[in-house]
Amino acid sequence: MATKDLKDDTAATSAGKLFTRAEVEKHSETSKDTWIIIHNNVYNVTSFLNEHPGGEEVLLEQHGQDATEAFEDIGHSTDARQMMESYKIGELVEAERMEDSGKRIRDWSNKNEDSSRSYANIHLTPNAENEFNKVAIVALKLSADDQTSCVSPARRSRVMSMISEG
Ligand code: HEM
Repeated sequence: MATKDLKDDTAATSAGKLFTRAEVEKHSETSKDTWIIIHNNVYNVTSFLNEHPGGEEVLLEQHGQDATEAFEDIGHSTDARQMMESYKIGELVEAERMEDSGKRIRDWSNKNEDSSRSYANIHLTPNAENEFNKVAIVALKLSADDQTSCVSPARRSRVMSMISEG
């Protein structure tokens, strides 16, 4: 029975099993579970698909793959990172881990505010960052009525509320 298989699977791996990338991919091909790799950890997000604020499509697209880059490109919050823990079923075998894993985790608290920052491994000088912010704000304004925008209405209104109209 499918439900029983899913439960058995999760139980067998919750202790922190080691997987190869090929095993994660194969499992995704042969079962209905959605397993994804993020920062060398393996997650079974099957039960999270309906609840994901970013929608199930983006997770299904990463089915069996390494979604580290996509995950970081979105700029997930600390809450999202804590939430992930409950879906973790194991880790990649040591030989297949990515060396730079974790380096791109950003500190959203701004505790260690620096004069320059990195986004997606691109280093921005303070001047470049100012220009970048202006472009981002214009893009947000232009996308306000665009249904195909990749910026969610919630995030857009959060950002817009921080900008005074000029
Ligand atoms: C276990 C893995 C994941 C968890 C727990 C998770 C959780 C969340 C949460 C809580 C949010 C709301 C915004 C925030 O708090 O950051 C979110 C938004 C989002 N997530 Fe994920 N996520 C996961 C994986 C992914 C992956 C792999 C992708 C891309 C392939 C993705 C794409 C998105 C998108 C597009 C949004 C909407 C961003 C926005 O509205 O600005 N997520 N996710």
